Amino acid sequence: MDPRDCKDELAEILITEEEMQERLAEMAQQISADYAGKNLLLVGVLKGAIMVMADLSRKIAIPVEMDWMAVSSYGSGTKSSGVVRILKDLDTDLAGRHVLIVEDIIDSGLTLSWLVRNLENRGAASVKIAAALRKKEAAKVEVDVEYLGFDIPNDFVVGYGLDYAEKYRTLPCVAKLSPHVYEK
Ligand SMILES: O=P(O)(O)OC[C@H]1O[C@H](OP(=O)(O)OP(=O)(O)O)[C@H](O)[C@@H]1O
Ligand code: HPA
Ligand SMILES: [Mg+2]
Repeated sequence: MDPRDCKDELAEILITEEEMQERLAEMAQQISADYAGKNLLLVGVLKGAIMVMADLSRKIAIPVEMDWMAVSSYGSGTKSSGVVRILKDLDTDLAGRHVLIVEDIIDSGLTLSWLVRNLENRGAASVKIAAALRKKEAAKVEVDVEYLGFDIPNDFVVGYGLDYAEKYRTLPCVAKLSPHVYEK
């Protein structure tokens, strides 16, 4: 979807498609160097992480495996409920595995702090995070992120996998949603 096709619903483009792809290439280069010789498992968090998983994984120069989890704390609203539910679990046994969680956004941090602990408790050799976006001012818990795309302001954003009521995920950029869209 081209951002021009829904420009009345977007307040501002924060990260263009080009900026995102360039930053992901840098992150992938670092990941390739850091995990060289290791058997890396990328764990994507559905559904928001689909775009960053697709783009980041293809820029990583070493062989990787991929698995998916679905956890949800937002439902269809714009605020985290704070309650994390597993909607779909991994197929992979994590014992001894080097795991890199791939996420679209760290907002309150509640989802990832819960997920890191959950995966560590399954006996992974290491559990680290790669996230495209982080809202630093929204943190309710601190999350250590090893590979970060961009820090963004504390506004509700859409695009690049991020939705509002399941819409806008296919925008290639990250944009601030106009409040009139969710206040009506
Ligand atoms: O740091 P937090 O405040 O916990 O927020 C981050 C999480 O919220 C979003 O998922 P959501 O629950 O909206 O599911 P979705 O990816 O299917 O849209 C996003 O994709 C992250 O997983
Ligand atoms: O800003 C956001 N936009 C969409 N989904 C989200 N999930 C957490 N934060 C956000
Ligand atoms: Mg969502």
